[in-house]
Amino acid sequence: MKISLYLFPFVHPQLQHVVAKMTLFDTLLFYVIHFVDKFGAWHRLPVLLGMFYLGIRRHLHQRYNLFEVGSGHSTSGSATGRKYDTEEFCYRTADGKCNHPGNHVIGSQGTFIGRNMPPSTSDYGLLDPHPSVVATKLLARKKMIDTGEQFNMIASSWTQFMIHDWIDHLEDTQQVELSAPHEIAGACPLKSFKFFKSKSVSTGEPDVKFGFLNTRTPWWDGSVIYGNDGEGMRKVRTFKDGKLRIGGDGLLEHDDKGIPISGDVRNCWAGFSLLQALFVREHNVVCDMLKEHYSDLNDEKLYRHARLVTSAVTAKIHTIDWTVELLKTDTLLGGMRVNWYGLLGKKVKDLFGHIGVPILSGLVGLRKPKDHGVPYSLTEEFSSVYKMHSLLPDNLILRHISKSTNPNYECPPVSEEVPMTEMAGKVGERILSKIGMEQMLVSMGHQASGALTLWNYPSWMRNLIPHDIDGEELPDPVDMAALEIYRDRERGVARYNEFRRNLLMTPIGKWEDLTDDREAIKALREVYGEDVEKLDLIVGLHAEKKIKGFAISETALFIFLLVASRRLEADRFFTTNFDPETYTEKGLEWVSKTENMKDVIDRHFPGMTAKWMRCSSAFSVWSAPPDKTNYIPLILRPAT
Ligand code: HEM
Repeated sequence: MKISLYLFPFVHPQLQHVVAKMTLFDTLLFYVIHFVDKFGAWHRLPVLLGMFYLGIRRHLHQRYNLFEVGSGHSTSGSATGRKYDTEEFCYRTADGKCNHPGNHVIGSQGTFIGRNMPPSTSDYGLLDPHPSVVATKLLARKKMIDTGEQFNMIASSWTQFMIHDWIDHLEDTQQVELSAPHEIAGACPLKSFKFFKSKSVSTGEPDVKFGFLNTRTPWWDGSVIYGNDGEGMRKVRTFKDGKLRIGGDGLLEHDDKGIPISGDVRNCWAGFSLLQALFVREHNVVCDMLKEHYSDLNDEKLYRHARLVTSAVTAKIHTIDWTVELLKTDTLLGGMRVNWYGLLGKKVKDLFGHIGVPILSGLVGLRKPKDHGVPYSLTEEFSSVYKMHSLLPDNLILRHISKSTNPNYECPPVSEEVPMTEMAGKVGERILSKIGMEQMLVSMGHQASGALTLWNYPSWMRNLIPHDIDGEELPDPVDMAALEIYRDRERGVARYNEFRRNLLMTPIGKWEDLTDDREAIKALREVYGEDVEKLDLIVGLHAEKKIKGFAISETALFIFLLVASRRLEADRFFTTNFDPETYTEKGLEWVSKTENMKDVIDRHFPGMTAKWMRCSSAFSVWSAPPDKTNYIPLILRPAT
């Protein structure tokens, strides 16, 4: 046993094997967070101390929770990547190639999805307990539970908008059929359903023997609107003045089959396609602005610069607006702003640029990208914690927005409720074009999203027709709640307790450690008996008692903490090349001036938020009162 374990014998016994791998210095750091965790206290600490705790955690996760998958395989960057001229490729390529400075393949479409921990070592089978039983007894919505004023439908659509920028598992051609056991079949909308297996690729490695491929580019490169390869990119471009195709009504154009023309059209619905259209418009106005200032730029150059700028705008909104609303505490507000601007804040960064120290000037603008020795990719665990379908309601509530003025803010009245099933796919596109973008945005702004808690998984998703990557309906409906349980097990994602141990978190010993809710404990016992090790990840994340202000679990947060920073610091275009030569002077100014989603909405719909939005962030329910403004220390306060 290592000396450090003698020094700290009171580390939780189930975490000692993790600590045994650490250096003495990291063991000391681990001890600090473990001590704080024992009292469940980090989120109650003063802001700077809370951020210090998260900083230690992030460091430890960077050291012990990044695993490359398939390093020797023919699709991996490590095996086939070559050096290239970074100056020649000073733009985001169509398929994500040529971003890593020394390896042209890393992070491109079709590469392996990485891991934050080894594949699960548990012996439980794929059907233990049966996914349909778990879905029916623990996930299925009984009655819609919403997030109150915290998170609205723009925020939940934004989540999907980001996922479709980052990650999607390649599927096999082989189908699996899942039939609900007799005792539960009557309560399942689908007694049996078929779906394609995830395509498992042998890595030839002893530790991580198999892996899965990402059909999207994992960089924060806006592929959700620009496409994931050359063909996708050509479809969306006009090849004039750098612009992307957009319909005359400001919504996405459609092909002959009624499928929207955009970067990613899989499993789309009207709220998601609305955000695609909004950011296509953003791209196009960036092109106008660039053309006005740099008249010598041709179509290709305008496209490249505008893509960089628009992608950076989405990354910034996600970092300092969306995440802050999702994790509504002073500590996370401070932490996310530090990720972008650093402790010295926006004004200092605008004046002096990046001073070379990430904690002081943020991750964006670092001189060199940093991947902590593991080639960049997104991860299986990241995809699992981002499966937040409980955010979706049963109906979309449409509002009247006919009033010409609204000086003292009055909530727009409800006009009708449309089932979410009708808002999906081609039908949803038709409804959206009737409603129009303005009414849809105001309506989504006023509707709370569902809460990430047990018994809140949308019933309509338990009988869902999925779409393929071309936006075409697949023949077989699926029970998404049961499928999600199956997917984690199929991909070797650790179950809840193993997941926590691997994330240096204290595992639960009994159901009461997870939740105080007696009804939940009873149902958990019914499904898993007393075996807490069996608990599926997604069920644990939904059942976990939430920190005040958090819409997600603390367990999910620690994956976010690691991956959110990595998306910025591993990307050449947010670090070395976040500069005027690559973005243009005016392009960087555009990113700097855009602080949040409200700014983008105001740009395209002047007066909309002044008239219809009472709250501070476009991601919280628009009728909510504004936030107090002075609740964080001066050094971290947003610039006014
Ligand atoms: C109407 C809206 C939506 C529909 C119809 C939909 C449908 C689907 C379907 C069919 C899958 C593939 C399931 C499988 O075969 O494994 C999927 C995957 C996924 N969805 Fe959604 N979804 C919607 C909204 C959202 C939202 C709001 C989120 C929020 C985070 C989300 C996150 C994800 C994630 C993370 C995956 C896994 C992607 C991967 O790694 O392969 N989806 N969704």
